[in-house]
Amino acid sequence: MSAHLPPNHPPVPKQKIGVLLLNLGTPDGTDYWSVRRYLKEFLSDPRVIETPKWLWWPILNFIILSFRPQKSGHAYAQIWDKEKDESPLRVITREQTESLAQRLEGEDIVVEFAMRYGNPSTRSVLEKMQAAGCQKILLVPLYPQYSATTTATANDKAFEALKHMRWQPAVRTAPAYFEDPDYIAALGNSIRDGVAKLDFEPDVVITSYHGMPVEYLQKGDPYHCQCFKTTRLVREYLGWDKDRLMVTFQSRFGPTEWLKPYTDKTLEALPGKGIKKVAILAPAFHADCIETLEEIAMGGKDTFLEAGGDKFAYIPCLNASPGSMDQIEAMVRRELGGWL
Ligand SMILES: C=CC1=C(C)c2cc3[nH]c(cc4nc(cc5[nH]c(cc1n2)c(C)c5CCC(=O)O)C(CCC(=O)O)=C4C)c(C)c3C=C
Ligand SMILES: [Fe+2]
Ligand SMILES: [Fe+2]
Repeated sequence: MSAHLPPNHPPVPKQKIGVLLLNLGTPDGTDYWSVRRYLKEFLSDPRVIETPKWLWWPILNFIILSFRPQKSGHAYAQIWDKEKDESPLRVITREQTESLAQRLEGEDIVVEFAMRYGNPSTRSVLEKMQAAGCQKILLVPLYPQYSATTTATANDKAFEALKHMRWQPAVRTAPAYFEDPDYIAALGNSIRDGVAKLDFEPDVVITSYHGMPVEYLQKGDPYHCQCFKTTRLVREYLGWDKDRLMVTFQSRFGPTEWLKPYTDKTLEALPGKGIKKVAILAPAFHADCIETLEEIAMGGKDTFLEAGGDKFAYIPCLNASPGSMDQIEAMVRRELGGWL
């Protein structure tokens, strides 16, 4: 390329297409300051916490950030990938990225991942992709169900990065995939295989979605409906009765009312209703993380067994399994239509 350029002309890289997988983010370590830095960035996002800034700032800085980093750091320490010295969310997101890159090899596509909060930052990765010649970039927020608190803020961060670029790439965003038949099949197969491996037959299987304040639903966030639709479609895919696959919402934060039924309250109540064997999975997460591994697989199990349950099994997220990667690859190829 540069052979034909006049002297003093800046180098022009070969044109490529970029695919950027976006996820939430995670701390760099389990120590107080690493977790505090991450939580401060996360909980300062007005898409996540809609409380007016003048009220939220002192609550966050004087109360939450004094205590929560220690508590969360302890939780992260229990699930930390010690071999890689990294949080599972980042390890798995990297595996997904590498697997997708392999599947798209030979097409002049650059595949990267970035986080909304923490590292690698969305801006740094977009700048790297732009410098590598990506003049067209597909953003893929890895959240099956759309929410302003996740999908929208991930895209906002990417568009904010474009503001600083002289030569901006063309950008597309992939839609939420809560009803994508490939996603439903991947989830349905993972439930069927996960249940088949157990040494017991669950009375019910719980699909536990990350929660959000009810107020966000009332203001128009479609997340709630998309969660219920995912579970209905998976139930139909499996050909199961209505009562065999339940919906609950987990990870409550703060004193306001969140989407119901709550996962922890449900796990506490089920044994009293004669439901003593459960399997549970978390379809709103495409990668296992603190909210699935510590809160559900560990905490949820304790809650259920202490309430009188007999058997509890956690079915992992889709992660970088072949079924998951088949779905991500098909979605990316579809959304790249006309560019490839
Ligand atoms: C405070 C409000 C929150 C809303 C609304 C919310 C929505 C939401 N989050 C996810 C996915 C993830 N959340 C994760 C962690 C996490 N989430 C909140 C708060 C809200 N999330 C907090 C305070 C935390 C940190 C946990 C802690 O430190 O105690 C993660 C895990 C990150 C990791 O490092 O492992 C994910 C993923 C979805 C899908 C969602 C949708 C409504
Ligand atoms: Fe969250
Ligand atoms: Fe709804």
